[in-house]
Amino acid sequence: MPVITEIEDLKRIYRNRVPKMFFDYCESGSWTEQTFRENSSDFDKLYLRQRVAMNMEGRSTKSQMIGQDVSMPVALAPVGSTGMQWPDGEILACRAAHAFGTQFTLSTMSVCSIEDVASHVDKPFWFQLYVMRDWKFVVRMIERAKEAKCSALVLTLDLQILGQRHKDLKNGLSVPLRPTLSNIFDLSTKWAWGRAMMKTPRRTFGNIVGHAEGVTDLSSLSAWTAESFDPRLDWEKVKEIKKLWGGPLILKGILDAEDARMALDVGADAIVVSNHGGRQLDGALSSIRALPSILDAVGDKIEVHLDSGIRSGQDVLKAIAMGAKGTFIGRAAIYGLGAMGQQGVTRALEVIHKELDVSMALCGKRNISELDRDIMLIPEDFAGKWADTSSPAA
Ligand SMILES: Cc1cc2nc3c(=O)[nH]c(=O)nc-3n(C[C@H](O)[C@H](O)[C@H](O)COP(=O)(O)O)c2cc1C
Ligand SMILES: O=C(O)C(=O)c1ccccc1
Repeated sequence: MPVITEIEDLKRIYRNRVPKMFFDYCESGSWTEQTFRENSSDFDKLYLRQRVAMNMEGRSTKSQMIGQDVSMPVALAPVGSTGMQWPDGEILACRAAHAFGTQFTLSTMSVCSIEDVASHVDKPFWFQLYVMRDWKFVVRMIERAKEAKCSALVLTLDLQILGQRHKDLKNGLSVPLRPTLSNIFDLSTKWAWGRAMMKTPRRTFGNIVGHAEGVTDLSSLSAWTAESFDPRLDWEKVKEIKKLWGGPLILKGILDAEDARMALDVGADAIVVSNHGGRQLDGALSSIRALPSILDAVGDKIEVHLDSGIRSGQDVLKAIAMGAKGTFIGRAAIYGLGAMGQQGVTRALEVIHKELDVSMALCGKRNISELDRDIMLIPEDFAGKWADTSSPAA
């Protein structure tokens, strides 16, 4: 059993274990990957304030996200095709999150269907919805989320069209996996993965089969997304979805103060400041840089969460200190899952928890609720300004 002390360890094992095209699919940002890189490197521009002799005994990372208790303010972000990285990946990741005392978000684009996951876990999870052209599918999916007793709906707004990821196109990523020349070779070198996957043959997208056309014959993810996702999504539809759902609603993919105000107007319970892990608009601000202006606009009226770029407990600490109520991890959990299944997701959460706890202590804080901007040095130019408006960009 390898010694795992940081998320990077899980990433290395994951990379060696899965076919290249699946690693690339997870790791890629769009186009030049500027936003993908800055999601992480912008965290490094924030400095933490070391304090001493502040009595660090009796610490807790417990918090709440949308009023639900969490053992630390880190939930699992929705990740499409998770079950492609490890058989039953969605079920295992959900179990790991629940056992750790935090939340799991099931993607619309998951391999295991919502019913599958619900019947294999014993606590409610969150469901992430994509808005398809087929409105009947959307309505039915919301009903299924209710039937599965999901405790929040996470509506993703930043992917009605796919940001281009060069590697996926070059690797010929198609779902279900078709043996292109490059991955025949790769698969043969990763026989362990192939064997594991064969033990649990599953359909590609468990939620969608039978509800959308063409899903079993994808030429490419982007072509299929363009065909199936609704480009006419607007705030009226968001309102309709809120009404149909009737439960806690989280709007994901907000990166601008104006959109945050719209989210507030439609009555969402929370927003996730996110650029989809740098997979959509390349050249967009990193999430951590976009966060301050969004907090200024709506921070006292709606719960604000953040994802994109979190690879450590220090990153979580900085996001919370900046003012986010909670965070989500996407890739960090998938590295763990792809490396070691459920155990790997648990390990990812443990690593981040320990980093968060120790760093909090070294900042002289004992509770999540005590964290604020006073523990950080924020460079003056961290907050920029959009050229054509008076509102701050960050
Ligand atoms: C492989 C992969 C698939 C994703 N699929 C979805 C998805 O189906 N739905 C969604 O709302 N977000 C999806 N996301 C975005 C994540 O929910 C999250 O916003 C992002 O991963 C956060 O960045 P991080 O990976 O740096 O933590 C996906 C991200 C990755 C890496
Ligand atoms: O890859 C993604 O980021 C994503 O959200 C997605 C979109 C369409 C199908 C599967 C996943």
